[in-house]
Amino acid sequence: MFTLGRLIRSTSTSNIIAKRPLRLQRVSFVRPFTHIPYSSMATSKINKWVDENQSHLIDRLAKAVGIPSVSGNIAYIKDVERMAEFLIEQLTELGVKAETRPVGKHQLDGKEVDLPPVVIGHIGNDPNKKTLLIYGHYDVQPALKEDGWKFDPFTLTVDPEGSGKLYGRGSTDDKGPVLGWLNALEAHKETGTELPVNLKMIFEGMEENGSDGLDKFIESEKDKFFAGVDCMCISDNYWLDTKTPCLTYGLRGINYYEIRISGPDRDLHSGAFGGAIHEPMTDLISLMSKLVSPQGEILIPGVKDLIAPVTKDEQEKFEAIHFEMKDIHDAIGGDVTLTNDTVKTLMGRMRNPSLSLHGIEGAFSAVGSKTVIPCSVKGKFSIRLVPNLGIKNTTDLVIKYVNDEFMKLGSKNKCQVVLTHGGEPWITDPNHYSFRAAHKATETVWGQAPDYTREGGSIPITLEFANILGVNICLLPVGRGDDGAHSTNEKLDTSNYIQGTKLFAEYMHNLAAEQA
Ligand SMILES: NCC(=O)N[C@@H](Cc1c[nH]cn1)C(=O)O
Ligand SMILES: [Zn+2]
Ligand SMILES: [Zn+2]
Repeated sequence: MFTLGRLIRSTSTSNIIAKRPLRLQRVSFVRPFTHIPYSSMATSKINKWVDENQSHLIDRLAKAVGIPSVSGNIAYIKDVERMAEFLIEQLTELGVKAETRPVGKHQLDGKEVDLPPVVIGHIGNDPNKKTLLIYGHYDVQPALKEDGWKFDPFTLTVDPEGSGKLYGRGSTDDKGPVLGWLNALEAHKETGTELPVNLKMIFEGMEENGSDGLDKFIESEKDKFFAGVDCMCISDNYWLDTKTPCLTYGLRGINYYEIRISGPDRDLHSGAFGGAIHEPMTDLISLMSKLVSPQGEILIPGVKDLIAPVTKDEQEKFEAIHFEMKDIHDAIGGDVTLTNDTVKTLMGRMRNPSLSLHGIEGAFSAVGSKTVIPCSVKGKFSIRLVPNLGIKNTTDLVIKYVNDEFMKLGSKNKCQVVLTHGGEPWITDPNHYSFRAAHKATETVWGQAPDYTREGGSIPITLEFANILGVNICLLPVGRGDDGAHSTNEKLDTSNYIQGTKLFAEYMHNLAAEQA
């Protein structure tokens, strides 16, 4: 474990980091489970049902994608609530005891509003069975047709060219995988197959914005709702390529920052005032250009020195991954990789930190030639964190560097650096019975052994689950590396959605059969 804790979102404009105290990982309580033999009869009935009911399952995904549950934007607040209600309805129909729970309030557009509720549910309470906890999120990233989508992002669209791609925001991140679990439950119900495990589930509506409130909820429910959980499975990441399934045992963390520069108290005419004042955008662009080089090198002194050295074992694990440069070129739609070395590329994505510039709030960005001097701007960037590069030590370096560089500009504007949210990196032990169950399920469903990967993206709450509940977490992705999560034209292939549903069913049956 490389954890110290997780940032609690800073809503103030100070640079103070609120951090959870260090907690040692609890050792799971070992229970003598009745050995439940694996039944391929059960899963073949389930697989048949899944194959025969594909259009019904796709229709479920279409309903979910049709709800634009964009978190962190006041305009979509009702849709996020509607999505939680949709899940409750679906789960209840499947025999799950499901409810929404509040997780607190937050500031949105200057207003205090409820955070999206968590959806929790459980089915089965047999002391002779293992208890599996699954997590997913029902919120999505923003999407507008004019960003470059081929189809309306909130209408699930089957590729008219017949590729089987299901386009829509949330199709792969994370509505498809979440519904995969519901599909697997329905397949059990409809085929009269007993669930091989007790299942607990938690779906949140704030993952794309820092999972506010969820850590407190987990802490407060650890001996109530989460009592008795043996292991956990999360499906919220992707294969590396388009053909090799994988199991994931690590995630990069993330620190998200804003550099806020303010000057005059109103926007100004650049003809009238240009040449007479310190312009906030000029300061900001200067600062943002000093964060990362075009070769991807993080320019903040001290950051590189913190990265844990690569071990021989790690190097070998990266060399064993099936990956060609073509995979990433296809996934990004171009040949703009920093290197053509596969291992360096994989390490760049998964085990090294990266700094990305995301955007500037307050800057003029519409069509036309507005000659404005914006009075205040916020530059947004994030750093993906890796072992030894934590929320706090990274933020100390960032704040010092940006403030020092700002001083060098000799500007009379005001500058503030704010960490808006952060999550620590996470790595787990893939030599666990849950990974064994997922490995076998992958071989059965996909006909090949999975690669073992670390994910470049972040699911910051993973570390909280691991620390608070003291359970192993297996990341079991459904979608492919070219799904375009967070991008335009996000999609999930029909085969991944359907096989993913079978994978979850198979995994649960294998889990029941594995010796703990
Ligand atoms: N599928 C996981 C995912 O997309 N996670 C986000 C989490 C995040 C953090 N801040 C904003 N989003 C990611 O970007 O990795
Ligand atoms: Zn996600
Ligand atoms: Zn996401």
